[in-house]
Amino acid sequence: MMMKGEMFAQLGSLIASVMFFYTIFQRYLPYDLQGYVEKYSHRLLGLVYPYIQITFDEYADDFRKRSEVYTSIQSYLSTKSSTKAKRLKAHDVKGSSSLVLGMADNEEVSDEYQGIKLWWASMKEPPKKSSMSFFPEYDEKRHFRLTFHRRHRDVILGHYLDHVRKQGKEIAVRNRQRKLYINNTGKGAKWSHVVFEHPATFETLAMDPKKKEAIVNDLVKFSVGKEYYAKIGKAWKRGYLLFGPPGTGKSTMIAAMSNLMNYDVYDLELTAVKDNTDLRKLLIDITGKSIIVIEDIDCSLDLTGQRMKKKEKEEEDKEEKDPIRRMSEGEEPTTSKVTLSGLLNFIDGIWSACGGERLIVFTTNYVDKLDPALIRRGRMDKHIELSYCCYEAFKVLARNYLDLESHKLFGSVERLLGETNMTPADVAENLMPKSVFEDAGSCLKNLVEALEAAKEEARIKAEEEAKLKEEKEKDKTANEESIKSGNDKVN
Ligand SMILES: Nc1ncnc2c1ncn2[C@@H]1O[C@H](COP(=O)(O)OP(=O)(O)OP(=O)(O)O)[C@@H](O)[C@H]1O
Ligand SMILES: [Mg+2]
Repeated sequence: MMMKGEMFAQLGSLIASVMFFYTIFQRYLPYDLQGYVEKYSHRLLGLVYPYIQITFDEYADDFRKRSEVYTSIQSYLSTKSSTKAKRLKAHDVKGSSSLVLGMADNEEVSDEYQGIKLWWASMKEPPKKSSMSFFPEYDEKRHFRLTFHRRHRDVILGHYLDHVRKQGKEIAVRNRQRKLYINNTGKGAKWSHVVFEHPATFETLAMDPKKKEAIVNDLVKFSVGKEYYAKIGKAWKRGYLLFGPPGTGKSTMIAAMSNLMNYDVYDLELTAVKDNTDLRKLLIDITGKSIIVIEDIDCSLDLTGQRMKKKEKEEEDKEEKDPIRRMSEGEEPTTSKVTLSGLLNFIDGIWSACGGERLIVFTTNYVDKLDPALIRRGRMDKHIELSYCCYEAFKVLARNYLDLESHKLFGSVERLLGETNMTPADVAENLMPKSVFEDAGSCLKNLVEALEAAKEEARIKAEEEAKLKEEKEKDKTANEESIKSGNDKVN
């Protein structure tokens, strides 16, 4: 059966042929008549064929570069065609996480926008047989053809095409494969990437549910806040400081953030950045929709601004005088000269203003060690403490690891978690079955035992510390008394 758009197209091409012959014939008409005939012939064409067609070629003039508009339309139509088209084509697109379904060649789907009906057709022209080409794939010309009634011209050209491009881009971002970028590859100021596939989500993250909800809301609000950020004149970025003891879920939360937001992750190793200039170079390469992570920020640099101790500096100077050795080792200097002000510039978005939608996340075990300038609000907008496992967090882990909502041992776990500190990482480790024969009850029993052992250990440690303190006090008093009695003798 002929497609509707195809029917319009054939009618159009018939009329176009008539017009073509007419144009040739027109040349033989007297000059005065030509203008009149042209004017009325176009009117006549308009009466017979009220539809407008626009074509979007896959390759523009530069045959190597695929047209961005074509790609956006393809993504946009992938959602329409999977439900409406009868013939589909499945293909894996570079950088996409799953198979992408699209319209097969010479297939048509209809679309509706503000009550206006339009038709999209995917057209393929066969390669020209006469020509020989080094790039035969470019000879197969494809284009999308949009057909709509001319009375909707303004809406289609003014709004609909923009809508298609925007939606298409969003769909492409949703389908793309996320990446984890790292900079400590010894290749200078360059990012290398691997596919980012971390299963952590906010659902599986064990923490106080209210706190978790607040973080998720904050992230969602950020992701839709483009206009708001533009209105208040701020770069579209947000800083999160995650702090807490090791094994409380800081890195896990970053993975959950990436999965929630569909952002790439740039894991920035500051010690591998030579200087502020390289930091800026790295920053310029970071795309939008990304999370820039600096893990263990307290260990990354001495962020007091006077980073290099004198001795280290002398050693480095010595090394600099030995370029041959350095060249033979073929490596970058290992000591980073990134300064606190360089890092502050980085965060403030002076260099990141060119792209939007970025999260900057710092993690640390020792929040007190950090320079206050680095973590003040505005730079690190939200400070999130991840702490020892509470009962609510345990319930999430029990659900994740054992598929348990309740159990008679839950009461003991609740009591023990109130009496002793255990990180979610340790709780999770204890909940993992040690063999295929271990059931949920015995895993919980393991956890109770581990908690009791941890409680006992903490009690012994506290006792020892108290004893040590007491002995120190005793020594101090004895010292003071002996000094005093010595002084008395002298007097
Ligand atoms: N809150 C949590 N929810 C779920 N799993 C957790 C949580 N915290 C820790 N884990 C588990 O423990 C492991 C270690 O956690 P993670 O690496 O996130 O800790 P961290 O806070 O980043 O530690 P560090 O300070 O040493 O970097 C994770 O792989 C995860 O399985
Ligand atoms: Mg970590």
